[in-house]
Amino acid sequence: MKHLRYLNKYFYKYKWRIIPGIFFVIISNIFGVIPAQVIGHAFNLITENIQLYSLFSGFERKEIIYDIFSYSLLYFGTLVLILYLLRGLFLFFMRQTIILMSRHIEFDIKNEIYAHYQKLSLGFYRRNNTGDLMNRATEDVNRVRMYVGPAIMYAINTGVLFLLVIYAMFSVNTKLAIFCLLPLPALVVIIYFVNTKINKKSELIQEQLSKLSSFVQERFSGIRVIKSYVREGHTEKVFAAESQGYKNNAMGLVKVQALFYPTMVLLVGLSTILTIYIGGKQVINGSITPGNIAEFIVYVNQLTFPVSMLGWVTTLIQRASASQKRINEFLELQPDITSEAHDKTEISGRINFQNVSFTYPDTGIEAIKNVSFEIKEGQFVAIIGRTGSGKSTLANLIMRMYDVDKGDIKIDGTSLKSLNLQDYRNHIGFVPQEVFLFSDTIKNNISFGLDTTTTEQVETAAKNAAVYHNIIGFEHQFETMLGERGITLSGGQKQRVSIARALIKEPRILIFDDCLSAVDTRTEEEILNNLGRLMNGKTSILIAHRISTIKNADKILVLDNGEITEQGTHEELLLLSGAYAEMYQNQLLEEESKSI
Ligand SMILES: Nc1ncnc2c1ncn2[C@@H]1O[C@H](COP(=O)(O)OP(=O)(O)OP(=O)(O)O)[C@@H](O)[C@H]1O
Repeated sequence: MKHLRYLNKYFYKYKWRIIPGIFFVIISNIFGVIPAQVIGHAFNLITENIQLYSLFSGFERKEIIYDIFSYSLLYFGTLVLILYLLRGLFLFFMRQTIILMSRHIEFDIKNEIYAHYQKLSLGFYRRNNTGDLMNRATEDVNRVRMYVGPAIMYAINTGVLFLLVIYAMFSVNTKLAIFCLLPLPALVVIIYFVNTKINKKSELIQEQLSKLSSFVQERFSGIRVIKSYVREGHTEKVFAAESQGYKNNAMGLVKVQALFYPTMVLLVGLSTILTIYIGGKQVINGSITPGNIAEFIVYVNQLTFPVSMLGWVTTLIQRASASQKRINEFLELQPDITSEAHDKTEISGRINFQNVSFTYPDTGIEAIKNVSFEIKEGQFVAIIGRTGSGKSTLANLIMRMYDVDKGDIKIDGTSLKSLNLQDYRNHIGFVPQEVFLFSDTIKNNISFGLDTTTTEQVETAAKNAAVYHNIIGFEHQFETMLGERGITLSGGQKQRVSIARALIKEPRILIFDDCLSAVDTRTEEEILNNLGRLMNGKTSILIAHRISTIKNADKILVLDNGEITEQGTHEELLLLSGAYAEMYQNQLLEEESKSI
């Protein structure tokens, strides 16, 4: 329960919804209890008037008594109807305030979680899987909403109704009230136990369902692999086995539910029989009127629904508490990467690595070891090295996706940690190794990094990334949808759209992380020529595997196992006859063997 305390700030924020809400609950219940008393009076009227009517049999007055009798009945009937209408009206207000408040709180929590997630660093996303992140922002928030809305509403409603009904019952007759309420505790206990069982089964079903949907989602995403390996039959069998588990649990739930409702009806019936039996005896000895029995029966029936809700409300609160605990776990996480500076940062693009070491905290892999180098403003620097040598890690460190463990990275002579991070990243154009495009139009994907763009800007960026001709070849050109709802671009086209997205920003520092691998050499040359023109005077860092891509760089850094083993221009490195020269020779041989 202590986890739910986090929500008190929202109750405070929406106090002008919850306070009137409680007021409407009380009023609606008063209008729910009064009709029982009216029915009691009406019942008494009937019994008394029937006796009177038979007394006047054969007299002229009989007609008058009949008229008075029917008018009174009509009056009571209309009164009950009006009272129930008023009850309905206040029930409407109750839901309009409390349930509406729960929707406002749900909206606020979702936004709070989303905003917080975005502040957390890349390491957080590596440690937690996307499904879990999504669940906490959707399923868990929904469970919390069930607490701030229905659970609170029904709890207050049950409490108020109980007080009013018990007060009304005891003011009529103590003995009858006690007998009438006798089966209710049993009802509460049974409902609680059955509800716990239903809950456990529902949780199991829910788990099975998410397993099933993850299975289906993964298999359909990988349908190409399934078809090419002819594993449709096998996949079908696995699916059927998973579905069987779901079916068994669902059938178990139906059994428990089937037992639940008859038990409830039985106990309510027992209460009614006790009311009639004990009440009948009281009527015979004159302590109550027959109308009181009718009144009590209405009370018993009125209590049934709220009592059955009690068990449900308890589970809602338990579930919400567990969900809020999960939500709080992430909300309490502080971002590893923070930036205190708020002033505007102008970047000229000088980058200095001073004895930088970095170990990935989650795997303990030391990816960068005591690395020092300098990139001057406007230089074109290339990073080359074997796979896993730490090239992408260097790019991540330059963008401050992670903080270094040892040493320092300086931008224009200022430590990266003391720069305004958002502003600094705004000056960087980054093209990742694994291209990610949103399910949106090509135009929106290219202009992603800017708030407003003109068609001309988008087209120029596409031309500079050498993808313009491909795009205008599509039926809807720049409005072509990408992703699941749209067309699938080739690997090289995706890379170039991603390059255009970085170029449109006109960044001070451009980082290409091996993003020309799927592009043919002629197109690569075209892009590199455009880069030379666009990035003139600005810093560009190119991570590549092909020496042909980078041989014109002002400086080439050769990485091996997290360390810089060689650095210099292409010619300087060839003269060293080291790893770079060997790589060059190998690639030349490869080229030659291809051309034969
Ligand atoms: N997010 C991560 N968490 C933990 N370890 C990582 C992470 N990313 C990379 N590593 C590890 O750090 C080392 C360097 O990886 P990095 O991606 O920087 O190499 P790379 O030179 O870019 O390789 P490639 O050319 O294949 O892209 C590798 O051993 C890798 O397993």
